[in-house]
Amino acid sequence: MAKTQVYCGMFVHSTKKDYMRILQNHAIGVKEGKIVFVEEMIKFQLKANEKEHEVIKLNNNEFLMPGMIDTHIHAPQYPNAGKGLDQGLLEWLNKYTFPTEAKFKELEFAKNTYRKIVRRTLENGTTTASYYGTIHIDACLALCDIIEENGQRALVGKVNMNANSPDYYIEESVDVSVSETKKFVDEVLQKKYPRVLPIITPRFAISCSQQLMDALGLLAIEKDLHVQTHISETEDECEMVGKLYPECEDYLDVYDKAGLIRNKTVLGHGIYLSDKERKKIKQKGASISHCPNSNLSIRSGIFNARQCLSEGIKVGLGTDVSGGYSPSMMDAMRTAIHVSNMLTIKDRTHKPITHREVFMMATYGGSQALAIDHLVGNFEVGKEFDALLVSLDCPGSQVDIFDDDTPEDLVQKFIFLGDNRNIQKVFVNGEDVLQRKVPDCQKG
Ligand SMILES: O=c1[nH]c(=O)c2nc[nH]c2[nH]1
Ligand SMILES: [Zn+2]
Repeated sequence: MAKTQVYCGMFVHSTKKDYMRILQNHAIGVKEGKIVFVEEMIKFQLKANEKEHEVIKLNNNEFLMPGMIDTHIHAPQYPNAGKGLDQGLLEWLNKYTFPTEAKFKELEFAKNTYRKIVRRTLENGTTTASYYGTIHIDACLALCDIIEENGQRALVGKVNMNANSPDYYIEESVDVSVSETKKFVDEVLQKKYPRVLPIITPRFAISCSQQLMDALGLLAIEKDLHVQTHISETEDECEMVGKLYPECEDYLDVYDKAGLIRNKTVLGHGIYLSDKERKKIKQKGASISHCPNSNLSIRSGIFNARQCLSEGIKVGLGTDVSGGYSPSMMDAMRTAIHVSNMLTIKDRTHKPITHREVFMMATYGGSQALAIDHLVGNFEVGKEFDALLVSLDCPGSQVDIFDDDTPEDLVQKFIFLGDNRNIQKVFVNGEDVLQRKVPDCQKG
């Protein structure tokens, strides 16, 4: 019988009560991918037994944290990461994004790109991602296979768009868009991937007709599926949505009328939401994916994370590659703090979010935002062990430790100064997935 792996040392995670809880001299037992106990080391030592337990001791400059959860990322936009940031959203979509996404008609190109982004996010500690694909069903199915092959956990969406889109990148009709989506969802569910699920992905209200959104809302309800889309990212976009849907009360109402606002719905951005819209989001149990790098890079606006958190809305973080140039959730954490600091600079009564809140949003908050907090997000007994082994004194580390650094200082330094080199192991369901032998993505 396989032994229980027991990690002994320092752990940091978020709980319902604490954005950041640090457990020193503790032991976490992992059996068949799941957390079977979390207890003080002295307590574990009383029952420790060589036949049953494989003990893994962390050193003083190491800790374990939950794997990070990217609640909003466009896998096909990865070739553009770090370029083409000179336009605002609507121009940026037309000039750079749609031409790139249209290339995913070519399956080999799609596979090579998807291998790169899945590997890159995993190396940066993203154990779960909510991916947008393209309108191409074969490429989206290939993305699911590649995620599974690499051992990541994910939601994958075939993008729907049938309006206000270029001729070379648009779905022919509502019927085609819906039937392709059903086919995609059914194929993904039939494959019974242990950790990959489909997510309904109307791109945003500008590129979908009401009829299409109605059909997708029905499908989501019928099959109890997750939903992701964009909302209130820029002022131009909000103005256009107002003109396209004059009969709706506001932007959220466009989606809500279609049945798309559920407790499994994650809304990207939400910078310009009204008090009324935020209230409804909270009431419906939907969530917001805050994508700070993207919001600054394409100059969309400044999201008020403090306000949403204090209102009790579920908020996760997203890289939003490639509006966001970085695929790293560490970058998302740091940038979220800076965005919040900007609000404080403008209004000194604003209380900025700290390393504690961004840590929560990158882990437990992300799991809540994606409605997978019963499975992952923190180190509760019964959850799957998705975790990162962080070392601050590994070769190449950019973090220096001093005698008076507290345990929380170590975590804070990792958030601000750390990078992928400090992420020594990436566990998904208990397995160090960076060790998997997969096709070399650099050859693509
Ligand atoms: O940041 C964004 N990226 C996109 O690809 C997109 N599409 C609609 N709205 C969007 N916003
Ligand atoms: Zn996006």
